[in-house]
Amino acid sequence: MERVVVVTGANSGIGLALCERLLCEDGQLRLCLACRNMQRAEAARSALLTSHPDARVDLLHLDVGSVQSVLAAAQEIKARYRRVDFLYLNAGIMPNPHVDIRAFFKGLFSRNVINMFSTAEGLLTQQDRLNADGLQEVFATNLFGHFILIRELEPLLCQADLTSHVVWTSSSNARRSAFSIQDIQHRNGVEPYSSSKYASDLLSLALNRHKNSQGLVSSVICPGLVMTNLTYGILPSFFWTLIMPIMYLIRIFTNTFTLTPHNGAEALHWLFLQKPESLDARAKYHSQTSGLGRNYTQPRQMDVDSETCEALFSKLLDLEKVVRRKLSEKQAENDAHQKYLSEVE
Ligand SMILES: NC(=O)C1=CN([C@@H]2O[C@H](COP(=O)(O)OP(=O)(O)OC[C@H]3O[C@@H](n4cnc5c(N)ncnc54)[C@H](OP(=O)(O)O)[C@@H]3O)[C@@H](O)[C@H]2O)C=CC1
Ligand SMILES: CC(C)=CCC[C@@H](C)[C@H]1CC[C@H]2C3=C(CC[C@]12C)[C@@]1(C)CCC(=O)C[C@@H]1CC3
Repeated sequence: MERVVVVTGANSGIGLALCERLLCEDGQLRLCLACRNMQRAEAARSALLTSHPDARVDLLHLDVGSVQSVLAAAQEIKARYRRVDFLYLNAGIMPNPHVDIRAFFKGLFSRNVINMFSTAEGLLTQQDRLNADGLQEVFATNLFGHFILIRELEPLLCQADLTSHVVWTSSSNARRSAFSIQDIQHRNGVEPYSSSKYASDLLSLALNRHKNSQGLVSSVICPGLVMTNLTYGILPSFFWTLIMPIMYLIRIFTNTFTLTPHNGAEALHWLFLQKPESLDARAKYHSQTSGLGRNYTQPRQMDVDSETCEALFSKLLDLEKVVRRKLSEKQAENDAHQKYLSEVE
């Protein structure tokens, strides 16, 4: 039976590297690249078909930062496929990042230096904004859009006799202290990225608690530090060129500097090969690369508790209701306006 794999944010970086690796693993796959930019999606598809001419690679328009786009994409997936074996929730943003240079130099000469380089703790802030749905953009893109996608795809993901695997691309930057259950969208802070990634860790655990019995398994991975558009956006490109030799030097001390998208996709690829029942719902699976360039996956316990994960799950369900109501009110207004226009013509 051909397996169906959907990857969000598949047109570049870790998502594209994952697609390449999956096609090397299983040439019979039905691979769906779910992307917001169709030109880049086409380019990604062509690149994949160059190395795998017989592969079945579909494109799907999906802007995870827009609820309307998520609903339309989910409809399309349900029309196209009878099953989804793997749903990789990989699309993500870190808008307007700022590195605290003073904290960086302070950290450089402290005992915390390895942790700072692995997690960026205390170094990184971002400026967020509201999107067209009235949601914080980072929360909407990195978490909520994916949550709505899962909810809409439940008929495919929760089928009797078929296990579906949902995989979140989280981060080592996910941190409990950046997240507040009173402010799940992170309206009042300067670390929306860290907050959204911690929320994905919590949500994955909640999904396992609520949906395992229906055949849905959720896992979380961390790709390490990977040089992609997202990372290049943090500092000017000449800086990255300058410090690249230092980055390879740091890799000797921390295997979390995976650096290439291929290496970063290690844990995503590894999960594709595992039996879902052998996985730990409380583990985050880390892509690691040794100083000599050997890739492997290492599970580490996440800093999550059942109470907070249940509270987040229930808040997301409440927010889903609000957003859906607003959308249908907007739709009704549009319909009334169209009717009025056709009557006066
Ligand atoms: N690079 C790193 O070191 C790390 C990355 N990550 C995570 O890995 C994931 C992949 O990022 P990475 O490969 O590094 O960076 P890239 O910027 O290369 O990839 C991000 C992908 O997400 C897509 N995307 C962004 N916003 C949306 C949206 N609204 N709708 C649909 N697609 C969208 C981008 O599409 P487009 O081309 O249209 O922008 C792009 O394909 C992210 O979730 C990121 O947070 C986690 C830890 C470390
Ligand atoms: C040698 C030198 C001057 C390095 C630059 C330091 C920082 C710019 C990096 C140190 C830790 C990095 C890091 C990330 C971005 C770049 C650093 C802050 C991420 C936040 C990128 C996205 C993630 O999800 C996790 C990464 C953790 C580590």
